[in-house]
Amino acid sequence: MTAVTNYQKIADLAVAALDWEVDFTPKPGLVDAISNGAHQDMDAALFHRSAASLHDYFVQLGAVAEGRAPNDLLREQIGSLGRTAEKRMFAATNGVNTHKGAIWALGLLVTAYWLQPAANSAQLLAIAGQLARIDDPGNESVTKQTYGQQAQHQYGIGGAQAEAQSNFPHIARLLELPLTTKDDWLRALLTLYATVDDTNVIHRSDLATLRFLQQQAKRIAQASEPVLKNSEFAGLADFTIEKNISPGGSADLFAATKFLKTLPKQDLAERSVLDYGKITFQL
Ligand SMILES: CC(C)(COP(=O)(O)OP(=O)(O)OC[C@H]1O[C@@H](n2cnc3c(N)ncnc32)[C@H](O[C@H]2O[C@H](COP(=O)(O)OP(=O)(O)OP(=O)(O)O)[C@@H](O)[C@H]2O)[C@@H]1O)[C@@H](O)C(=O)NCCC(=O)NCCS
Ligand SMILES: Nc1ncnc2[nH]cnc12
Repeated sequence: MTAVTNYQKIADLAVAALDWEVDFTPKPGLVDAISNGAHQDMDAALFHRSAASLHDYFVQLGAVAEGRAPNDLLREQIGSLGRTAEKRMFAATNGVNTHKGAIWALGLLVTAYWLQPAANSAQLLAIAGQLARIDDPGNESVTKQTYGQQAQHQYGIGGAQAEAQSNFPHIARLLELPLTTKDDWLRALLTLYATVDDTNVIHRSDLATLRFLQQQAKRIAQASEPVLKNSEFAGLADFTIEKNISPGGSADLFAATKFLKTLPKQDLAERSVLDYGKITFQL
């Protein structure tokens, strides 16, 4: 049995990735350290409170998953933990949806880590996908229509659930990019804007607006000049405000990518908690 402190250390990494994501600046349309993007009901402090409220959830996932196989019972248990985490998040934010997508994506990845702590990132994405493909008996979207389901019915777009069930292809793609400098991470974020069919953008606007955002983001991501020197970048932020759109799904996948990049590669279970210093990320 692994010491509980290791569950806490992985939970620290998950929460730190969420904190890093909200502080990463600039993120057109999203909340960051200096702008609330296209949001009237959220700011960075709210996101930090929300992230802190999820720490216990990530610890509990470790405790329930360690050493097990991805089977029906485990899927039911983590689904139940995920729904409890959503309730805690809504309590911490007075009912604002800050991290529903992160509870889903990071929850699956933390679980995958504890099933196979020595797995590499690609293997963790595959294990998370395997878990996501198992039916969750408590999934309320069977009875209550979510924005993701609306997008599915209206446009045939899969959203958060399909992303996980297909082994998080957008995260896999980012992991092939250099992710060292601030410009690398900005390009990675824009690559997500350019390729993710974000159901948050769709429900606040329509498919044509999502496609336009994607095209603009792709042009900037593929240009040779640094993103912050690209004159079209400011226009992207203006567009998100004008259309009141927020790529929240991209934000979650961005945080999940950071989490994978910061996981100890292997043998965490054998290492002392003292091996890990205070966790802070440079932007
Ligand atoms: C199975 C679930 C994923 C539910 O699936 P469903 O397809 O029904 O998804 P939704 O409930 O519609 O969306 C879930 C959140 O996923 C993010 N997201 C959206 N598109 C994508 C995508 N293409 N890929 C990945 N992720 C995506 C998104 O979350 C982010 O945006 C939120 C903020 O949005 P915003 O528009 O500002 O606010 P809203 O209140 O939603 O709208 P307004 O009315 O204010 O405009 C923020 O939360 C970000 O995180 C979607 O919100 C799954 O959710 C599920 O079953 N959950 C319960 C069990 C569980 O968690 N299990 C996990 C155990 S490991
Ligand atoms: N920084 C952010 N701004 C808005 N929605 C988000 N969902 C997750 N992170 C977000």
